[in-house]
Order: sequence, then C-alpha cells, then structure tokens
Amino acid sequence: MDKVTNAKRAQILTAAVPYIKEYTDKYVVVKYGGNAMTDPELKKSVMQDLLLLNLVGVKVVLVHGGGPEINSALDKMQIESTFKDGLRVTDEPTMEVVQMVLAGKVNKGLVANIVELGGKAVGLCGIDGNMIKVHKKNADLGLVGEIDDIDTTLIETVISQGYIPVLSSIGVDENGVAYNINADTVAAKVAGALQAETMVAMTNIDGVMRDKDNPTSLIPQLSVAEAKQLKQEGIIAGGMIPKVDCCLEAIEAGAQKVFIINGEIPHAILIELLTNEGLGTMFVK
Ligand SMILES: Nc1ncnc2c1ncn2[C@@H]1O[C@H](COP(=O)(O)OP(=O)(O)O)[C@@H](O)[C@H]1O
Ligand SMILES: CC(=O)N[C@@H](CCC(=O)OP(=O)(O)O)C(=O)O
Repeated sequence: MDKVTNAKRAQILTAAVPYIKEYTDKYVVVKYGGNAMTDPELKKSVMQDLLLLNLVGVKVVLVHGGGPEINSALDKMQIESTFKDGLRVTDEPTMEVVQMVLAGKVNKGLVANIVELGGKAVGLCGIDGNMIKVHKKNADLGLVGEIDDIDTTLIETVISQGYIPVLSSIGVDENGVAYNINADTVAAKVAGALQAETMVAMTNIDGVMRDKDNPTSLIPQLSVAEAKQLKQEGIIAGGMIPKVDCCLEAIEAGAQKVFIINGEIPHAILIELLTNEGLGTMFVK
C-alpha cells in the first residue's frame, strides 16, 4: 500500500474542513451496537473516530446497544432469550443481566476505550439524573420501557465540560424501577430531545438495500416518503424496520440528516460525515 505522505495528510485534512464546520457545535447522536460492536479492535477504532469528532468541536453523544453481549451473558446463566417484534422479553432476572451488561460491562468498556485514547468520556444510563423516564410498554414484554420524556440536562452539562456522554439504553419509571429499551429507540429520542443536527446508526450492513443480499443495491438517499413506500413494498424488512422507523423519527423530530452506515467499515463515520464519499444510506425530509 502507498505510504501516506504529509502532503497527502494535509490534503485530506484540508478537504475535511468545510464538513467539520457543518457539524461544529452541533449535536451528533451516534448509535453503536449489534454485531458491529463485537470486534474489540474495531470498537477502539470507532471510539477514536468519535474522539476526533469531539476534539474538532462536534457535540458527540454516543448511545450504545449490546444485544449480542446480553445474549451471551444470559446463555452463561442459562436464562433463555426471547424476542417479540425485535424486542427482548424482559422479566426481572433478565433485567438484572441487561443492567449489568449494558450499564456495567459494555458502557464502562467504551468509556475506558475513550480514556485510553486520551479522551474524556462519562458513562451514564437513563436512571442517572432521572434522564430517561418510561412506563411499561406492554404486559407481554415485561420490563421493556416506552419513553415518556428525556431530560437532556445531564448530557448538555457533561458535553459543556468537554466529555463525550456514553449512554446505555435503560430507563426508569416513576417508582424507580429500571426498564430495558431498544438502543435505536433511545438514540432517536435523544436526537429529538437535543434537536440534534444528525443521527448516525452504525450497524453491520452497508445501509438500506433494494436486495439485502446484493451489496451493489445500496440506496444512497431516502426521503421520509420513499422510506415509507419501501416498507410498504416489503423491501425494508426484519431488523431494518425498527431501525428505519427510528431514523424517520429523528428526521421528523428535526434532524437535518440521518445515516445508516456499516460500522464494520474502518472509519465509516468519518468518511460519511467528513468527506463527499457517501458510504451508507442518508435519510432526509
Ligand atoms: N432492505 C434492507 N436493507 C438492508 N438490510 C435489511 C433490509 N431488509 C431487511 N434487512 C435486515 O436487517 C438487518 C439489520 O437489522 P439488525 O440485524 O437488527 O441490526 P442491529 O443488530 O445493528 O441493530 C440486516 O442485517 C438485514 O438482514
Ligand atoms: C428492549 C430491547 O430489546 N432492548 C435491547 C437493548 C440493547 C440493544 O438494543 O442492543 P443492540 O443495539 O445491540 O441490538 C436488548 O435487550 O437487546
């Protein structure tokens, strides 16, 4: 591979300046989770990219998932994982594990990655500061929360001190009971509450495809109306439905652009936000 010369580096950085300006002082909510988060080296590289965005003045908020990690912890404890419409049926023992894994292992692991890279990060879940208030979504799902309100005070405060807030998708009801929430949903609601410029959902597929098994069928841009049409046609299916719904929710809440990108592509978020090479699917009004 060609050696990157200083001249080439300068050229790359100069080309990024107008894009950096577009996001400086704006909230960018990043959802990171699922299978894109299982490789430790890739995870560090994503944290490095987020730190870079934070250092150039972008108000980065990281919302993480951890479905595969929860599954493996439940397996070890011989607790069965059950899903309905993509949501984990969460009884009390399952909720204990969800909280241990998300707010403990995964959250502190991501914070440690950023700290190791020389950055500042604070790990929070929706219980902290009574940030994500929920009620029970429905009796069949157990302790799965429907979000009523997000108080962004804590997020804004830590960002004003230079920290990257790292949020786990756990909420709390009026009795102090903890609830499990899908991380894409939390990202979209946080983006809405912060009036974020952008939300980026990092997953392990390139974006929305016309044919999900054909990588050349990626759809680079979708309006809200076009996305709704593709859902009706059944082209957007399975796990992509709730993800696209969250993207549309963020757009309808005021985000200018929302992206689904493949977090397994090295530096995908920098390429998507700071260059003119679109990688994934961009949603616009
Ligand atoms: N039109 C489509 N384009 C891309 N992926 C699709 C489409 N329809 C269904 N899918 C499926 O949705 C999956 C993404 O959702 P999911 O696995 O739940 O993501 P994550 O684990 O990152 O939250 C893809 O791996 C793919 O199998
Ligand atoms: C209610 C519900 O399903 N919560 C999710 C929360 C984690 C998540 O969303 O993780 P990914 O983004 O990695 O899928 C769960 O228990 O798996």
